[in-house]
Amino acid sequence: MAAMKLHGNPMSPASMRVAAVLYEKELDFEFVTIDMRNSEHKKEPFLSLNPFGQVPAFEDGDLKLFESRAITKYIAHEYAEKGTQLIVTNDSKKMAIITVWLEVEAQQYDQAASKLLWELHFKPLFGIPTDPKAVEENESKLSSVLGIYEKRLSETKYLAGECFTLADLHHLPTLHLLMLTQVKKLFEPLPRVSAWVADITARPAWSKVTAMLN
Ligand SMILES: N[C@@H](CCC(=O)N[C@@H](CS)C(=O)NCC(=O)O)C(=O)O
Repeated sequence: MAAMKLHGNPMSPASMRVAAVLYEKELDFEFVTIDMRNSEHKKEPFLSLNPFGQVPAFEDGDLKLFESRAITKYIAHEYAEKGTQLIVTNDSKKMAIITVWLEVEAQQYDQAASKLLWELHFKPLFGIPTDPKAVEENESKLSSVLGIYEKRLSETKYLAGECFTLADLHHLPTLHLLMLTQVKKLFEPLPRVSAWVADITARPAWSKVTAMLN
């Protein structure tokens, strides 16, 4: 039995964020599917893993964690020597740059990306009507963020420098799903952003995650 357990759902971008790190780090883990249609995430035993009733949750031996970005940071540090290097452990300045872009993903990009996914991906799946005003507002917000990414990616190959890091990886689940919606049109006029999306979504570890989605 694998020492690590990821409790999540393949439909959940936050669960897929953690799976992407586990595959990049070539770690053996058990994926425990939480049946969200039957609200398994709102009941025990899941609530003992995350009292907020959201997937994912994660166990590594005695350690129990929730919040996808806290889980990925733990894995990247604890298993720094395994698989792809996603952080920098011996240079505070380089790590600070990665942290800047980790924060940008969470505080700027994801604010608009997750709302657009709710409106354009999840609401149609659940048969809920889309709110065109929310789409318009968040497309405009995302466009501004992507304009800043375009400039950044003309200076460096990846967000935090010349190497793929956890900061790039954190975007993968939402980028992948946004590309299946009308939001794809916001990326088309941006050559650097488009090349970055093509590069990071082509990673073998990400293919393993999309295989779980299918
Ligand atoms: N900030 C959390 C967000 C987790 C989250 O939003 N999970 C969604 C699925 S991606 C969920 O469980 N939604 C059900 C709910 O909120 O009731 C994380 O990154 O882990």
